[in-house]
Amino acid sequence: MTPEPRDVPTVPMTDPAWTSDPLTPPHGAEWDLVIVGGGTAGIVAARTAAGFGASVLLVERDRPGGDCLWTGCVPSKAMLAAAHSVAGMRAPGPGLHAGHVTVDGPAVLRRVQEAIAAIEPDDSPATLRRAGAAVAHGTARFTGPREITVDGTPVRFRRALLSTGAAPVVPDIPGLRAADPRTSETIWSITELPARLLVVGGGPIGCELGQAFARLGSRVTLVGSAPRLLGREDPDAAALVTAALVADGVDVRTGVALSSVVPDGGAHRADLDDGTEVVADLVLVAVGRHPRTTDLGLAEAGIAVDERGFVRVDAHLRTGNPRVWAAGDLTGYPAFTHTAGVHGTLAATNAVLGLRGTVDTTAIPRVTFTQPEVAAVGVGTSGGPGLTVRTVQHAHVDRAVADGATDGFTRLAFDRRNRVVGATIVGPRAGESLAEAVLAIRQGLRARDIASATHAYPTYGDGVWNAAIAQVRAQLGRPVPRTAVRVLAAVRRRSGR
Ligand SMILES: Cc1cc2nc3c(=O)[nH]c(=O)nc-3n(C[C@H](O)[C@H](O)[C@H](O)COP(=O)(O)OP(=O)(O)OC[C@H]3O[C@@H](n4cnc5c(N)ncnc54)[C@H](O)[C@@H]3O)c2cc1C
Ligand SMILES: NC(=O)c1ccc[n+]([C@@H]2O[C@H](COP(=O)([O-])OP(=O)(O)OC[C@H]3O[C@@H](n4cnc5c(N)ncnc54)[C@H](O)[C@@H]3O)[C@@H](O)[C@H]2O)c1
Repeated sequence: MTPEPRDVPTVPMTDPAWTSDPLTPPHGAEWDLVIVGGGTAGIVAARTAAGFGASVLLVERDRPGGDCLWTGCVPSKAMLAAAHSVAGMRAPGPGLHAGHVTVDGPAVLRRVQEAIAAIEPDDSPATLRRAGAAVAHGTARFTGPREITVDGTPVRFRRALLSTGAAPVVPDIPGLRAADPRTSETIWSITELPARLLVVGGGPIGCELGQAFARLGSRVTLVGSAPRLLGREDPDAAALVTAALVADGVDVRTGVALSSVVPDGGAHRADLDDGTEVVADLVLVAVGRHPRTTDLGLAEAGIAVDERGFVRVDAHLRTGNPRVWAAGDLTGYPAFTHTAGVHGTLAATNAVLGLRGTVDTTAIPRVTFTQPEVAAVGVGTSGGPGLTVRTVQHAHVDRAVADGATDGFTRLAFDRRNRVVGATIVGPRAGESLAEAVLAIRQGLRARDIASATHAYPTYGDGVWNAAIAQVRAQLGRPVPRTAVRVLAAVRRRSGR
C-alpha cells in the first residue's frame, strides 16, 4: 500500500497572503513549542500552548485546517446533507407526495466547497496569529533531538509536537493506479457527479460517500473485502446500514476483493475475485489510512514508530524523544477529529506546563453519518463475559414512531456492577443521543443513575432511558431485591400507611 499524494485544493483560502512569520522566536533562540502539522491536533495544540503564554510556532506545509476541514469531515458531511435531503424529498412519508426531484450535481459539489470556505476562517493563519501563535508555511523535518528545518532553514525548540496526521492508501492492485482512482483527498475536485461509481472499501468512508453519491444519482457499486460493512460496529447496526444502502440502489458486494482494473472504452472495468466484474466511470478507494511519518527525520530526533508507521507514544503522548509529544491520526489512537483535538490539548499542556496528564480511552465516541446514523462508544454491544446487554428497538420509541423512522435501536452494555460500559445507537440523531452514554461511561454511572433522570418526551433519548430502566427492572426482579420489595410492601400494608 502506498500513501496517496495530496490533491490541489479547490477552495481558495480567505487569507491569500499565506506567508510565514519569522522562523526565530521573539525572545531567545528557541521556541517554547514547535508544532509540525496544522490539522485539528496541531491547531488545538497551538491555541492551548499560546493561551499559556508560550512562544509557539506552527509549521504547515499545505494549509491550516488539515483533513477534517479540507478533505474529511466538512466536505463529506456537507455532501451527505444534500444527499439526505434528496432522499427525504423522494420519500417524504405516507400521504405526502413530492414532484419530480432533480439534482444539479455541479451545484451540490459547489455547495460542498462553500461549506469548507465558510468554516476555513476559524482555522486560518490570521486566526491562529490572533490566538498568539506564529505560523510558518513550509515542510518540516527533524534534524536532531532539538531542531527541525522548515524548507531547509533550521529552527530550534525546547519542546515539539508532531501532528502530521494520516493519508489514504491505494492498494497495489494491477491496473488500479492507471485508472486514476480518487481517494478522500482527491474526490473533492470533481465538478460533476459520475454516472457510475465504484467504491472500494466498506468502512465509514466507503459507506458515507457510497450513500451520498447514490442518493445524489450516481449508480454506485460498493466492494468490501471484509465479510460485512462497518466491521468495527455492532453487526445489527451494520446490517441496518447495509439494508439502507441497498434500498438506495447501491450494489453492495462484501467478502469480495478487487483483482484488477482494466480500461473499458472511456470507463474502467474492475474484475473481482469472485469472477464478477463492475464497469464504472470513476473509482473511489477508501480502504484505510497510513500515518504521515515518512520523510520527517524521526530517527534523527530519536522518535520511534511501530511496524505500521504510527508514532510510538506513552500514556502522556510523549514520544521516544522526551522533548517531543505527538497527537492525532499519526499516533494510532482512534482517528477522529475529536480525538485529535482532545489529544492536541493534552499533549500541549503536558509539553508546556511539564504535566503528566494521561490519555483516557474509556469513552471515545464514533459516529458514522449514514442514514441511519450509527453511533457507538465503549465496549462492543454484542455481549461478552460479565456483560448484560439491553436493547430498545426504535419501534418502541414514540419519537421514532412519530417520525416514521423505526429502523433503528438503542443498545446499552452494563458490567456486573450495573455500570454503563458500552452503547450502540442506530437512527436519527444517534450521535446526539450518544452523548448521554459517553458521559455515563466516563463518570462510571449505573443503570439506576440514568433511569432516575427524567428524559423529555418524545425524544430519541427515550431509547437510552428505557434501556437503563429495563436493566433496573431486571435487577429488581432478581430473587433478593424481589423479596426485599415484597417485604417492604407487606410491612406498609400492615402498618396501614
Ligand atoms: C472522508 C473523511 C471523513 C471524516 N469524517 C469524520 C467525522 O465525521 N468525524 C470525525 O471525528 N472524524 C472524521 N474524519 C477523521 C478526521 O478528519 C481526522 O481524524 C482528523 O482530521 C485528524 O487530524 P490530525 O490533526 O491528526 O491530522 P490532519 O488533519 O491530517 O493534519 C495534519 C497536517 O499536517 C500537515 N503536514 C504533514 N506533514 C507535514 C510536514 N512535514 N511539515 C508540515 N506540515 C505537515 C498536513 O498538511 C496536514 O495539514 C474523517 C476523515 C475522512 C478522510
Ligand atoms: N464519521 C466519521 O467519524 C468518519 C468518517 C470517515 C472516516 N473516518 C475516519 O477515517 C478512518 C479511515 O476510514 P476508511 O473507511 O478509509 O478505513 P477503514 O479502515 O475504517 O475501513 C476500510 C475498509 O476497507 C476494507 N478493505 C481493505 N482493503 C480492501 C480492498 N483491497 N478491497 C476492498 N475492501 C478493502 C476493509 O475491510 C474495511 O472495511 C476511519 O477509521 C475513521 O477513523 C471517520
